[in-house]
Amino acid sequence: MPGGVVDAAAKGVRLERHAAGAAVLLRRASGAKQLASASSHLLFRATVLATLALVVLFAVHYPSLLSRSFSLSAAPFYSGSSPAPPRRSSSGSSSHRSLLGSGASYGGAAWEREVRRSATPRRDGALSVLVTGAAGFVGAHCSLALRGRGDGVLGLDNFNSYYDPSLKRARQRLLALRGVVVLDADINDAALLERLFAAVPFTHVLHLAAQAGVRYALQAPQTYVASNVAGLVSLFEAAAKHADPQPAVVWASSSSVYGLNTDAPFSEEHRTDRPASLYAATKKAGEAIAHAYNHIYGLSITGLRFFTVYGPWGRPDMAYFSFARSIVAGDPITLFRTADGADARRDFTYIDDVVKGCLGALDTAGKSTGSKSGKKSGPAPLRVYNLGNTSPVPVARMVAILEKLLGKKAHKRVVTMPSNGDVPFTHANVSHAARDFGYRPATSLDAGLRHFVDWFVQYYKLDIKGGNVLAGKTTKRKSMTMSAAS
Ligand SMILES: O=C(O)[C@H]1O[C@H](OP(=O)(O)OP(=O)(O)OC[C@H]2O[C@@H](n3ccc(=O)[nH]c3=O)[C@H](O)[C@@H]2O)[C@H](O)[C@@H](O)[C@H]1O
Repeated sequence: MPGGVVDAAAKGVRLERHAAGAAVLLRRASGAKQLASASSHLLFRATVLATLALVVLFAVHYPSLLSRSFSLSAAPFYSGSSPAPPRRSSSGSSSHRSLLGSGASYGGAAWEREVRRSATPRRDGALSVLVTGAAGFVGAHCSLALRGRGDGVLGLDNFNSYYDPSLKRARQRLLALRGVVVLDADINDAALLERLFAAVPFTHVLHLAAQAGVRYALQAPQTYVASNVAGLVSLFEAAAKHADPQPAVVWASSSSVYGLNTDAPFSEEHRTDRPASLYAATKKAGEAIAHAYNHIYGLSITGLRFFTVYGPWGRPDMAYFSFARSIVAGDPITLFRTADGADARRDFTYIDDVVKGCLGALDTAGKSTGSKSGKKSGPAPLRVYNLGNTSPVPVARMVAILEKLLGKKAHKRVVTMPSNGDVPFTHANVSHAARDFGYRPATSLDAGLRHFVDWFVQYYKLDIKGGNVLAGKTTKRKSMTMSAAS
């Protein structure tokens, strides 16, 4: 073979060897690549599975961290009293909080233990009551009274800013001292309600969470629908479909449902189809909704028509409370007169009397007859009662009592009642409540306002010197007792 050819042949052989070697390398590389690809697939799948498993575990043990928040922490005290646009207080917005400020997460085992402990009755035959609006005025008093007699109580409140949330936090702290947990939660949170009814066999619900205030409905109509209509439905849904056994429900209606009714005293048999305010209309709607849930699901439901409830730890948006503040501050107050020049009159009802009425209604509620399956075994009680004082007092007289107790004159501005949903008078006939659970209001406006002013002076650290109230001076420690429970 010629050299060139040999060279060429030799080159060809070398090239073939290189090619073969390269092919082997390529095959090896491709095998390794396939191996790497297969193992990375496996790794990916394993990672996805492990992540899913972790998410499921997390959701089972800490559902609240994913969906809602609860807190028992306290907000600092502040003195603003005029209604603000309602919103959840900032302290309820964080999604990762401890149940008792002790590091235990809510949701999961620790959360359920606390919920059950609070809701468990302390004596045989006692009730287990879910109280909504428990950090509110009537809710806090009722919760303490129930706990005081050995009933189990679990509270809910959304701590909105309709009025000073620090007052609600102070009530919550007071309840915590007595062993009552108030969860930071909203009645429109259906998943939460479902979870609570799954965790605790409540015998009763005392449903007091609502958007209160007659005149504020002009400013924030939708909040009334959200709390007093949608919230009520949410509560009834949970009680009817997710509780086993179904609890009996006692809830707060209002004297305002009598609206333009002129027959007095107001009796449960009188017309309630002429509400004067949106607030009244939502409460009247609530009574109709209660009828439907009682009829379909066999829920035992009692509506209580409260008449201008007042007293210690009260609502700063109400006239007696805001007037007291204005008198102390030297600010003017506005008194509404009817078009014919008459004073507006209210059947002011003292908180201790209302608490007795609420407990009486709970004790006599009678059982629900439905079950989670949606079937009822027969008719269940459907009741409605007035809880008033039976003796209307002119608002000007209420102001005169406050002036005397505070030792200071009010700067009064008298105007004709604007068209704001107000009604000229209220007056309760309470014979049905007296007959069915011995309700007998026993507190005069003089005595009740004295208790209120005692608390007011202590709570806001006011100093009464020479008959005059001076703001900002501390003479006594802030009282942390409620007359209803102490
Ligand atoms: O029984 C109820 O179902 C309702 O009671 C309460 O409503 P009301 O009876 O309207 O109480 P409240 O505001 O204290 O006004 C009292 C009086 O002061 C007069 N009033 C009021 C304000 C003012 O600036 N001037 C004035 O003269 C006013 O004209 C009135 O005559 C609850 O707030 C409400 O949530 C609901 O529970």
